[in-house]
Amino acid sequence: MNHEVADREIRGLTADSRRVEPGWLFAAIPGQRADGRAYIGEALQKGAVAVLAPTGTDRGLVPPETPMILDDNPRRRLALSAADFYRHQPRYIAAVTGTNGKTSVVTFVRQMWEALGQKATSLGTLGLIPPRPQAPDALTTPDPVDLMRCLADLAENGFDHLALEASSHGLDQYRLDGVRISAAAFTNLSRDHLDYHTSMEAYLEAKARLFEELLPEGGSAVLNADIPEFEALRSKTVARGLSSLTYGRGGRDLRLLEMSPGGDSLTLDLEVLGHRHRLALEVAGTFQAMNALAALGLVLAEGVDPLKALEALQQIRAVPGRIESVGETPSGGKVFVDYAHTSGALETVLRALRPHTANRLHVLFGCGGDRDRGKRPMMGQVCAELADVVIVTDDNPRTEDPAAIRAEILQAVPTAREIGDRRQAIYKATADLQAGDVLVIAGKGHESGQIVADRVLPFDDREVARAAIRDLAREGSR
Ligand SMILES: CC(=O)N[C@H]1[C@@H](OP(=O)(O)OP(=O)(O)OC[C@H]2O[C@@H](n3ccc(=O)[nH]c3=O)[C@H](O)[C@@H]2O)O[C@H](CO)[C@@H](O)[C@@H]1O[C@H](C)C(=O)N[C@@H](C)C(=O)N[C@H](CCC(=O)O)C(=O)O
Ligand SMILES: Nc1ncnc2c1ncn2[C@@H]1O[C@H](COP(=O)(O)OP(=O)(O)OP(=O)(O)O)[C@@H](O)[C@H]1O
Ligand SMILES: N[C@H](CCC[C@H](N)C(=O)O)C(=O)O
Ligand SMILES: [Mg+2]
Repeated sequence: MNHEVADREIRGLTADSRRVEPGWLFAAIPGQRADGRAYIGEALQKGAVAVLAPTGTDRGLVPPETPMILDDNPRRRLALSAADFYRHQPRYIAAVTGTNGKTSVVTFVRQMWEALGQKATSLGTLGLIPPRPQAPDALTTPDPVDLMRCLADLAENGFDHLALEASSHGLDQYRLDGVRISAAAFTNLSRDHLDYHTSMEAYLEAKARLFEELLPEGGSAVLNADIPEFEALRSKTVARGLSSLTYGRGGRDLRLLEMSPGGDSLTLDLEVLGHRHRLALEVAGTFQAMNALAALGLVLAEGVDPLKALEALQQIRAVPGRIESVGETPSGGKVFVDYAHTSGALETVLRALRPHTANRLHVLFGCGGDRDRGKRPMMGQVCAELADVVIVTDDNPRTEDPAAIRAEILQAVPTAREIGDRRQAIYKATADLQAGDVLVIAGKGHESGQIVADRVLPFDDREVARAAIRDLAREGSR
């Protein structure tokens, strides 16, 4: 695929000098850790034939015969150039933002489309599903060039439906500009990532870009009517003349009337576009009702017949690592793994599990290093209030001192037990369970590694918990 940039044909583009190939455009972008302009020389040496840089960059960094494109917003320009370069995208793209629930919603949307017979994919924290060789790296919302390459690959292979997670970092860094979005949903807002966004207002503003700037005219917004940010988001979409579907207990289009949780299921009474329906969903966790409604809204936004959409909704299944049941100890304690890594998510998951807890509710968690520090005591506080037994352990300490992270949590929950080694903590927590107890191992969900310094050590909460339960059963039978 070739493309003209500033009268010069380019064969590819990247913002990473290490990935430049002959004939490519190099986008020199100042970032948080490095300034891409320091790598212009390296990129030219590797054969870059054009350079994109912020307005004001010294023209002398690039030889006079090499085109240099200056832009006030080079990240956005890169994303738009990548969209132009790769051209093809799935015909119907649904994007989801919000602090919690994005992965669940995109998974449900994909499952619904599959049930409706569409060739569909989802892309986000769990990667690209179903996987393809062109899948981008590990970020929830990938780098724009990787993203556009992936979109073209999907479109060229007949995947015309895509559900995509729009993270606040991704929105703030313009990774999604140039994606042709048909419908966008907002799940909820609670504290996270304030190390990056610095205030809740800036965090919401980054998320609101999806509705204010990225969703084009004719697009549909799917909005949670039960959250404090609803009116502000709704007035932004009204001001732009976008159509909207609202969901939740206060939803106008998709109204949740009643909800009765079973062990691994949910029964919902809904009013969908004015008609009442009762549905049984095979997913656990009352919060998944709201995620299911957001998914229903995104599917309906395309004009799918509501009865067919509701039938498809009944086909959704549990999302890996989100209230995933991993077993029961010989003493009769139930164990779940969940990805809650914010105070809002911990609150939701603990409240969701309480009705299923005949005896004590236990929670085991830690907080990620090199991430929002302010959320640590808040997570401790929520567990102090809503759980009966709390174990504080490590969760991806990255470059920070793990004991210092634990201390920041423990200050809000001094009665918690501190066991740094996550495997030991899981073994201890499962061994302590009695009949009627429930344990939630929170924070890592589907993750398969523990990041310590710059190493990723293999670690999967679900495998460790199953092994711990197996060992207890073996000890018991001796
Ligand atoms: C804070 C953040 O989001 N950083 C992302 C951002 O980095 P940056 O622009 O600040 O880059 P930088 O490292 O300062 O470098 C500046 C520029 O120099 C270039 N460079 C650098 C070195 C070199 O040798 N040559 C070179 O050209 C870099 O490619 C970059 O263009 O752009 C990079 C390229 O796309 C990302 O890899 C990087 O993600 C880092 C690794 C990261 O951890 N991001 C997380 C926080 C993130 O984005 N998470 C969200 C949210 C998840 C959630 O909601 O839970 C996600 O979408 O995954
Ligand atoms: N609608 C919701 N409201 C509150 N909490 C939720 C909701 N949905 C999910 N959660 C909680 O948040 C956790 C993460 O859910 P999920 O992975 O779907 O969200 P996410 O927005 O993709 O998260 P991330 O930003 O880390 O990728 C779940 O394990 C659960 O504890
Ligand atoms: N995408 C989120 C996931 C956090 C999961 C938790 N295990 C942690 O490492 O904090 C982040 O990078 O902030
Ligand atoms: Mg996610």
